[in-house]
Amino acid sequence: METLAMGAAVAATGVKVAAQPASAFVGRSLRVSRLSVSVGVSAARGRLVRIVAEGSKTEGLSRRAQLPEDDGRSDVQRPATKGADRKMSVKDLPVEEFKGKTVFVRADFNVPLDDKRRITDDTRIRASLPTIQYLVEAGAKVVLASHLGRPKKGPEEKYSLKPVAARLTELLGQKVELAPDCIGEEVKSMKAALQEGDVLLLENVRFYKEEEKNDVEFSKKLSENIDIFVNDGFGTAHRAHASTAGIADYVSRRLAGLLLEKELEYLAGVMKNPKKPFVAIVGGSKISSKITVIESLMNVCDKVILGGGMIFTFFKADGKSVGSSLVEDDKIELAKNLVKMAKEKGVELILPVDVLAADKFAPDANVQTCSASDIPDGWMGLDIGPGAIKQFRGALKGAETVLWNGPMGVFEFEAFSKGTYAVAETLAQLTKEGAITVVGGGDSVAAVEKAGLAEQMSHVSTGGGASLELLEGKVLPGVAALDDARIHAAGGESCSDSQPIFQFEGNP
Ligand SMILES: Nc1ncnc2c1ncn2[C@@H]1O[C@H](COP(=O)(O)OP(=O)(O)O)[C@@H](O)[C@H]1O
Ligand SMILES: O=C(OP(=O)(O)O)[C@H](O)COP(=O)(O)O
Repeated sequence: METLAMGAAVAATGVKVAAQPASAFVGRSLRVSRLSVSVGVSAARGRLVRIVAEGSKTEGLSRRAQLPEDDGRSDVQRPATKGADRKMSVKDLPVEEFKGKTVFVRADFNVPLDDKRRITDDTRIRASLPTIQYLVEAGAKVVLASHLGRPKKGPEEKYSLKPVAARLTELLGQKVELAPDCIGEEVKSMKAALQEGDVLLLENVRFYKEEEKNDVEFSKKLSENIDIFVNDGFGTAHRAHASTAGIADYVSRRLAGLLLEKELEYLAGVMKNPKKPFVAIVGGSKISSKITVIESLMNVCDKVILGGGMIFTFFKADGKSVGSSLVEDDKIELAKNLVKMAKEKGVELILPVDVLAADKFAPDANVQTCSASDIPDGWMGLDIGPGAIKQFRGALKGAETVLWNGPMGVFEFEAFSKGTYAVAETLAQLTKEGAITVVGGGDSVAAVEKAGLAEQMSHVSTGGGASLELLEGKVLPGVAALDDARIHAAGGESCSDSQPIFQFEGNP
């Protein structure tokens, strides 16, 4: 039977189309208002159903859409993009449509740099190449955008994407010019001067505070001279920023890049039905963005292991002395609640029994092993201790699925790298034993690469926070902003389903 599955959307209006044959809609106009629309297409394969969408969140954009032909890839092959959730990827658009178009590609080139600003791990840059090469070969004019670090004071040389432009030039085998800015007249002219197959890298979008505020005017400026938006920055897809989401309102198409698509497919597949026992390991230094995920992790995981800079807020919450270790005081109450919640839920929330403490934040610091409850004043915990390494190995024994984000210590300094490498080795062993092991995050991946163990993980993800938020079941804003594969235009305009506002028109 041919049916259009408009589930929730239809339920909300009371317009019953779910049971209508698809043929009933052929040639008809549909208008749906203020709804989230899910349209199944496989049963209506080969048929065109025109949907006129009005009053969308994008003022002034006329949005005509047609259901595409089934692309032949089954939902089983594409678990993350199953059914109506599937977003249009660059491969879903006929390749000729890119020719001569200026395509804005949001990548995540937030790569680790050493003190001489040399890239220490280029995984994220290499991971972006398939999309860039695809667009270059299709004859697009490629405009790349990214952030690097968290600049707070406008443009700063240390956050410039200059090293990334140089690395891209080497890897692509063609000149990738770095624009002096990401918006403005000069950048506009540089975009206009691009030839088919050229690649231009914009300077760090976070040099403007408007980027993180998802400012409308800034989004419009980013979209100047741009035809198509491609989001390939999985690592930043959990941010609702101007270059990851806002810009989508001012272009004619919004597509997933090949990396974003691949990450979503893999991670949603794993997370949907994780083999148990499922263990999450969370470390690193982005405490405020990641501590909030722990509650959700406890709903799906059997154990949550904490390491890195994350632990001292928990220790302080428990009344322990943490010296000058990294602590976020405004998260102490949350940490207390999480410990309580873990007990109530019967989930093991595992904190290290000991840490390596340093007398300064430096590779040549004096080091001592301290019990977790006893870090002296003036000393800071920079790695988990030898007791914790054994403890974590024990906790991981028998795990069938492991998701790891955030190094266990300041692995960039050899003296504080043992905890991180020990976890990487344990995961490599678990992979050999048949477990699914996923490592995500710029620095976590750098650590696993440095240890020479990346190949021994089931999946190395370019996103840490993004993969954790996917695991929470959240819709990532950088994904929500993209066109739904099931509703896209054949003729130059399309509709995003991030806040679709449709209304049925006519009577089928
Ligand atoms: N105990 C600690 N104190 C301070 N920084 C830490 C500590 N443990 C780990 N880090 C730092 O955390 C950083 C990575 O954190 P984060 O960005 O959250 O991870 P990822 O990039 O893998 O998502 C690393 O640069 C590491 O030096
Ligand atoms: O490195 C990143 O995230 P990750 O450390 O969670 O992998 C992304 O580039 C996002 O950076 P942000 O956390 O400063 O928004």
